[in-house]
Amino acid sequence: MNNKPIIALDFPGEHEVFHFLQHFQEPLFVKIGMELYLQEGPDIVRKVKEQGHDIFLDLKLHDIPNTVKSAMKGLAHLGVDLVNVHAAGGIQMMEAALEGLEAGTPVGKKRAKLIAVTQLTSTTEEQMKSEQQIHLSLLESVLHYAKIAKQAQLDGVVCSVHEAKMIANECGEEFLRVTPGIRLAGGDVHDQKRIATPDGARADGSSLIVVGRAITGSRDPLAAYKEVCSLWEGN
Ligand SMILES: O=c1ccn([C@@H]2O[C@H](COP(=O)(O)O)[C@@H](O)[C@H]2O)c(=O)[nH]1
Repeated sequence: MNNKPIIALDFPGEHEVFHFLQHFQEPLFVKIGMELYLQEGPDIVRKVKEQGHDIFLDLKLHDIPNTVKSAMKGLAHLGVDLVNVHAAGGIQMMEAALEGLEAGTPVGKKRAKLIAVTQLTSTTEEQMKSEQQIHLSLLESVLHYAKIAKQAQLDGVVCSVHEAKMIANECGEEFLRVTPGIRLAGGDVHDQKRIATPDGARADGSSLIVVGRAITGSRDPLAAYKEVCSLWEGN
């Protein structure tokens, strides 16, 4: 798994994905989420992988432990690099996810890293308090989810850049902080609430950044990607 910015391939289908990928002549780190996976199924993972890209399969599983375990066992055969669940599913569910992933990973192959979503980057503290009835600060809630993910032996979490440093302090530098909600300065925020720039993410302790519309919605995706890379790498 490389540490390039992860490009979110949030497209309706295979045609749009391969049209987009034509802009790039190098191996990338890409994210396949619900929108694409639910239209194209596991074949899209195999086809993108054939082009040599690292893959984050972002399906955010959240169900009873037995169901998540079986689903992870099936996903393990796809040979992706990173997969995830919702930490709100609980410790038992996260442990079951890990068991399934380990059981399904073919002998001799590296198991995908497993991370847990804490609070979505589209959520504000006010929303969390009123809609989820969690009476902590957003930072405390994210930190709590990170700690139970660590207790379940997961490899890290999805959080916003704003919580990344605190998680590294509490859970250790090697515990991954994968941060979506990345925007170029002055760019459209869309539905995201807890955002940061790629250089802000580097300074504030992200392990990996996820960038979708700032690149996929650009008139020049390659130029936008290069700008994100150079800010992220600090060049
Ligand atoms: O908390 C989360 C978890 C996942 N995402 C996903 O990341 C990308 C972000 O796309 P942008 O276009 O850069 O906003 C998207 O696929 C989300 O499903 C997230 O944003 N926040």
